[in-house]
Amino acid sequence: MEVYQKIVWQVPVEAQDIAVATLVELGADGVELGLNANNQPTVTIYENQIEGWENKIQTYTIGMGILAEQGLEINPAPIVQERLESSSWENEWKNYYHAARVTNHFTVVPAWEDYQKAQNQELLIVMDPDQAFGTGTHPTTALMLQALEAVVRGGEKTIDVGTGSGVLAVAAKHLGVGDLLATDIDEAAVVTAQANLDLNPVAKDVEVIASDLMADVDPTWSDSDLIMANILADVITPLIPQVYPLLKSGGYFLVSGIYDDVKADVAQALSDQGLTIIQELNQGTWHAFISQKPVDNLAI
Ligand SMILES: C[S@@+](CC[C@H](N)C(=O)[O-])C[C@H]1O[C@@H](n2cnc3c(N)ncnc32)[C@H](O)[C@@H]1O
Repeated sequence: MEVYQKIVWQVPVEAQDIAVATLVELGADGVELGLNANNQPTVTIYENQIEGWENKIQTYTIGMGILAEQGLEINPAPIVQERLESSSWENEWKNYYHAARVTNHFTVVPAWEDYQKAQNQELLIVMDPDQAFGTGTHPTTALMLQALEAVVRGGEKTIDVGTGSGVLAVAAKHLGVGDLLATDIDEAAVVTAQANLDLNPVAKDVEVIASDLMADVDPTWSDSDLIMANILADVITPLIPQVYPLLKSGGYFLVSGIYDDVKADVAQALSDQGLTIIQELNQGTWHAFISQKPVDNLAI
């Protein structure tokens, strides 16, 4: 039986994005936004109680303390810290995760919910995110789903870097991309993604591998039409030069997970590599870019 620590901080709505970004950057998986019994906004994480968990929780608390020092109204001391066994963790998770229409086309549906489509054209992504990031409802995922809706025309050879729960891979297949490779540095995410792909018949032919950025991506995946990555900026930056040679001329590189303060740096890194930003998408303080490799001008 696995044991988790549930840790809850009280965080005002206007500071939630930065709190989530900070916790994810410090290593938290699956940050949950919610309300406490007094209807005050909260941020919750679940930390697997394995070796080193106490240090990790201390690191998160220090991170929240730094945000408080910067003037955000965050109490760095958690308002709840409790031990959960895996069965109670699963029930906690299911209590707050319900079907959600995240874009015009996509509704993310928990695997345990019996959901009826409201309209025929609604595309369902069935997910049991377990501990992997990607319930579909986080703004960074929603922005990437919108970017996919904007660029996919059908048949694209596609790579999903940092697939997490596999949510974007399922969405891309719904929109009609061709061969798709999904990767993640985290072996547990690879297992979760595979299980979720199996829940969505449209994504049954997606290949999932463990890889740090493009390190273990087979060269057969060069000449890709579309590469997407919803990862924090400090991971996107080293990814850009690895993506470029794998992209076909005219191919798209979609990036999300970009917080306000690093937006200009990521834009600069894309353009330094020779990628053209053709569209920017925003949700609150989160940003995504649709960038494109220039089309070769063939000499006649
Ligand atoms: C923000 S989550 C995105 C999950 C999902 N694609 C989504 O959009 O909801 C980022 C994912 O990238 C993975 N990741 C982080 N660093 C990575 C790296 N160097 N190479 C590959 N994946 C990485 C994490 O394990 C995590 O699953």
